[in-house]
Amino acid sequence: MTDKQQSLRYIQQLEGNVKGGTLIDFGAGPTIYHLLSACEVFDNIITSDFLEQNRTQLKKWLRKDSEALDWTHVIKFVCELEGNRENYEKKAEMLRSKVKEVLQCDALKRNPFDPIVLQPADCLLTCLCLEAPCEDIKSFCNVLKNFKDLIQPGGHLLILSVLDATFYYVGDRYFSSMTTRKEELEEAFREAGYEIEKAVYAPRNEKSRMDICDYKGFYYIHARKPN
Ligand SMILES: C[S@@+](CC[C@H](N)C(=O)[O-])C[C@H]1O[C@@H](n2cnc3c(N)ncnc32)[C@H](O)[C@@H]1O
Repeated sequence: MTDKQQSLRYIQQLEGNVKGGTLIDFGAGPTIYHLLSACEVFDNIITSDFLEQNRTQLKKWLRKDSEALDWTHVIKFVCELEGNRENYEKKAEMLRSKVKEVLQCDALKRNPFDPIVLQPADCLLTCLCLEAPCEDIKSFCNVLKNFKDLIQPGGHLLILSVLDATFYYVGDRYFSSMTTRKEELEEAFREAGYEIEKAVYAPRNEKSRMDICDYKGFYYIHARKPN
């Protein structure tokens, strides 16, 4: 299994442990891969990103625009993980029907959806995002604290991201990355006031493209806001 396939498997496992009315997806970029299992267990999904061009891509996929990114191979793979490969078109339709909004978000704002005030959701999911805006573990912890107003008491926070990265490229654009260290990560969740349900760490297996992104591993954390 490739690292990407393994991430999809971990996301499917994490999302298999939660369900509810509303899921907030934070910092989706132009992508939907992380919502393919979630759409089976949540009634409504609010997705979001900081950049307008990413939100535009998301909206293109939602309205089946001919210029939308093609996620077919990823949808087929997730259906296969779920034991239902032949139903990949239904899965895409289900996800489209569950996504109710595509909002702008900014992790560094006290209310990341300002000026919109969202009802607290059953779950907040964020993948490969917080290392972009956060400078260090202190600002990461601060974002986790601000997320608490977006999550109901007893609700879930699911975070998938990378460990020990310092940079990544998108095309020829260089972005710096917060260097998330395993040793300080769980403490940041606890300091922000969450209970950790599950923490999984996995090494990076494919080292061939270290020039594009130098992360060394992945983390998958399922935490809960206390009741
Ligand atoms: C490495 S990309 C990951 C995108 C996507 N979640 C994925 O898994 O491929 C980092 C994302 O963080 C977003 N981002 C950058 N600054 C942000 C901020 N202040 N608040 C929220 N998201 C931000 C970017 O727009 C981008 O979509």
